[in-house]
Amino acid sequence: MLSELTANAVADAETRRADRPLAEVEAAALARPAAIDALAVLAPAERVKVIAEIKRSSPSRGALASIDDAAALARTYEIGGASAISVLTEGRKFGGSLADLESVRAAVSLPVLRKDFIATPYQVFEARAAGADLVLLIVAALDDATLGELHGLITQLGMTPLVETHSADELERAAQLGARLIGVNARDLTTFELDRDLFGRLADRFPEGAIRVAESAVLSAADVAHYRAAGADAVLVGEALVTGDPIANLSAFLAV
Ligand SMILES: O=C(O)c1ccccc1NCC(=O)[C@H](O)[C@H](O)COP(=O)(O)O
Repeated sequence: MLSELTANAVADAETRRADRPLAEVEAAALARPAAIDALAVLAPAERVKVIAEIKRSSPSRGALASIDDAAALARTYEIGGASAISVLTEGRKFGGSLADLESVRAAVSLPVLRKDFIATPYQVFEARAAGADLVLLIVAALDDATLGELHGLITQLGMTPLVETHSADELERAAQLGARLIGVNARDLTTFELDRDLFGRLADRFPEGAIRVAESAVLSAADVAHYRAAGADAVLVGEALVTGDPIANLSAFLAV
């Protein structure tokens, strides 16, 4: 499933590229004001931080929420105390778009993550052109050479790579890369199984100084407390926020 999602995302980017060549997207990326320093915003603190996701649907759960106005939801997240906004820009399975990312960027002053299946420099330039401050890199989807190239490009453009892992080997690859913001996704992106204990099992393998993000499977404050007790600096939450009351849920999560 992950390789299919990645191949589709790359194919869709190539289709967009036919209308908007690389040089044009690169110029738009370079014309953007500087990205927000997400490492500073997500740095370890006394309280856990929340990266709040705009998520309409997903391969594992199908339709989750009808979100007509991504910018309005992002503003609600900001008011509720989120530290960053994750915008799923994949269209086929998640119902997202780069237009969502652009509208969210214009609506909030928080760092904004492009959450997608990124495998080419074109997609990275698209992210910056749309105003992203962070870009997701999924270690399982990329070979080391591509991972290194994209990590370098994201950093060069002033953005922060969020390097996502799901095993000790992948965490080691993230460490070798020099990643400073690393996620452990509780969701196996091939089987969709959720393992809330995976973060805790991998927590002492994070490189010194890296910011630790626990991704997925937060449905309650108890789940946030579970991740926090295992050493998470931040949690990335989608479903619970788009299906429940975002303000009440953020308030409960941030009180952990
Ligand atoms: O959510 C899915 O079904 C999914 C399937 C395949 C690849 C990625 C997928 N989701 C992306 C994410 O990692 C989550 O949207 C994110 O971590 C939030 O998860 P949750 O809070 O469990 O909605």
